[in-house]
Parts: sequence; C-alpha cells; structure tokens
Amino acid sequence: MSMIEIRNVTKRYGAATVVDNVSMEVEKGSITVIVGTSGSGKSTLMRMINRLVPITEGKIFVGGRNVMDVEVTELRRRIGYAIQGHGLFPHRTVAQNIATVPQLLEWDSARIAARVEELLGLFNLDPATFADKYPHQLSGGQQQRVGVARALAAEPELLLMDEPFGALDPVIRGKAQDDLLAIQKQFGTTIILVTHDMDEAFHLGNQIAVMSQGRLLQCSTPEKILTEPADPFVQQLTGTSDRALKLMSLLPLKESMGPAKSGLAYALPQSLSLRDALAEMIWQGVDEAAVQDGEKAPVGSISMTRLLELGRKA
Ligand SMILES: Nc1ncnc2c1ncn2[C@@H]1O[C@H](COP(=O)(O)OP(=O)(O)OP(=O)(O)O)[C@@H](O)[C@H]1O
Repeated sequence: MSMIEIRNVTKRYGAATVVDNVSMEVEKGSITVIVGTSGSGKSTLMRMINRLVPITEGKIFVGGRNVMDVEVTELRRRIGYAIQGHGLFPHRTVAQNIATVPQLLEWDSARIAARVEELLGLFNLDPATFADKYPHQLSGGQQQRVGVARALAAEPELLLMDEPFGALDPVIRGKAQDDLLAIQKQFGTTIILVTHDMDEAFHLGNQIAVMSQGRLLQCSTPEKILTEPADPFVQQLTGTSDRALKLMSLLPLKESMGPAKSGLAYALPQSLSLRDALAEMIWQGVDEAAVQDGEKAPVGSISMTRLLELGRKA
C-alpha cells in the first residue's frame, strides 16, 4: 500500500501557480528524493503533506487518510520534519531537544530517556558527552545529526527532510547519508527528502521526483531517470557526462558478476557497486578480478570488458 498519495495537488499564491497539478505515490518504507531547480516548488509540495502550507486544490493521503481530516497537531506529531539549519531550540539541551515530541505525546520519562540514549547512540553521539550540551556547543554536523534524531524521536512512520545535509561538508555529508540509510532500514521509516545534490538523490533515493516550474516531470527509479528520461530537462539535470558512472553506482557487483574462477590474483568484495569495482580495477591495473563474500570465500569473478558492457546504455 502507498504510504502517501498525492492526487492532483496544486498550490497557488495569488496568480502564481507554484505547484501545478502534481500526482505521485510513495511506497511505505521507501525513500523518495525530490530534485529540481531553485523555486520549482519542491519545498512547497513537501510542506503540503504536513499542512505547513495549505493545499489550494487536490488531495493528499497519508496512511490512507486525507490529511485535511486529521488534526494539524496530530499530523505534525506523526510526521517527522527535519530542515536545513536543523532548527534546534537554542536554550534546550541536546537531550531536551530530542525529547520534544515524545514529551508532547506524554511518554513516561523512562521511555523518553531510553529513546534519547538510543538515538544518540545511533547517530554516534556519545550520550555522556552530548546529552547535556546546548546546540551552540556542537559542530554544524553534530547539530544536524541532533536535528534528524529529534525528527525521528517519536518513531514517526514518515519523515520529511528539506535539504537536511545542505550545510555539511562532503565527507560529513556522506557519513550523514549513510547513517540515515542505516536508520531508515532499521526502523522502516518512509522518507521524502528535498535536495539540490543529484549525487545525494542517486545515493539515497528508491525513487526520484524531478520538478520544474511547479510541475512534476518524472517520478521513477534512479535507473529509469538515467536511462529513460521523460523530458530533456530531466536528462540535463542528471548530467550527461557521468551518466554511465551514475548508472554503475546503482548496480551491485553481486548481481552482475560471472562464475567464480581460479587463478585470479586480485579480489573485490561482493558488496561493492559496479562503479567502485571499476575504480578499484583501474587503480590496481587488473583486467579481471575474483569476487569474494564477507568471509572472503570466492563467489564469482568480474572482467573489465564485462564492466564496460554493463555501463552502456541498455
Ligand atoms: N508564502 C509564499 N508566498 C508567495 N510565494 C511563495 C511563498 N512561498 C513560496 N513561494 C514561491 O513559490 C515558488 C516555489 O517555492 P519553493 O520554496 O517550493 O521552491 P523550491 O523548489 O523548494 O526552491 P529552493 O530549491 O530554492 O528551496 C517560489 O517561486 C517561491 O518564491
């Protein structure tokens, strides 16, 4: 069942149509990434889901219920919301910030404390060091993680994220994305995330929604966005020069390798993407490599010729 159904939704400010008749569905437990140029209506579309922005026309269903039939306060408690710049309360400690929604929901204090500790652990923030600190005592990356932890605190089924990693440097950003993926897997949270960063979209998205001037041009899997762009703008946005590598970064080595062979001097872990396998083989100067499982047992092989074939447009 779809967790979210957006049906012919339009948003107008006066004469300006900023979201134009958009329809899309989001599967439970999936990550949908909304991309598009600045001002294309990404944030507005997302904010209509938790009614931060009133809908002009159309309907949005979350978990089968029309959001207009759910009380705003209940909706906001059920839907986590994380924004760029994290929006932490400056005069509340890290633990108090994370506890915000559980407190509104009147969880008992032992349950709140356990949840705060669990989340700090999941985001690699040692509770003894961080729980009693104030936001200004943290680095930008740490504040960002607390912001996401706070959005997840009441175990929302749905998490809306507006450029959550926008302010982070590339290394921390990669780490934050991997943390989010791990946590999303663990809790099965449905996520909608707005970003400007196409690499982030391809790294995180089960589906990518491309917007331009209020219209939804395409909403498909990352593979389809690359190989079957519905519009020249989609093609332009995904970049033409590294399309092959983007596609290969989506394909797991495990699913494309050939049978195991003896006598191969170099081995790659099967957990790699084809892109990482290619990079390793170029770097190591090998034309063929064994593929190993987590216990280093041989499970397959991959050749440079095969990799090049796999990176071609289907
Ligand atoms: N309260 C408002 N009143 C009038 N116009 C608005 C209002 N909020 C947003 N807009 C306009 O709606 C359009 C879409 O804005 P929105 O923030 O959804 O775009 P976006 O794709 O998220 O942009 P960005 O990537 O720059 O954040 C913009 O042209 C913006 O100026």
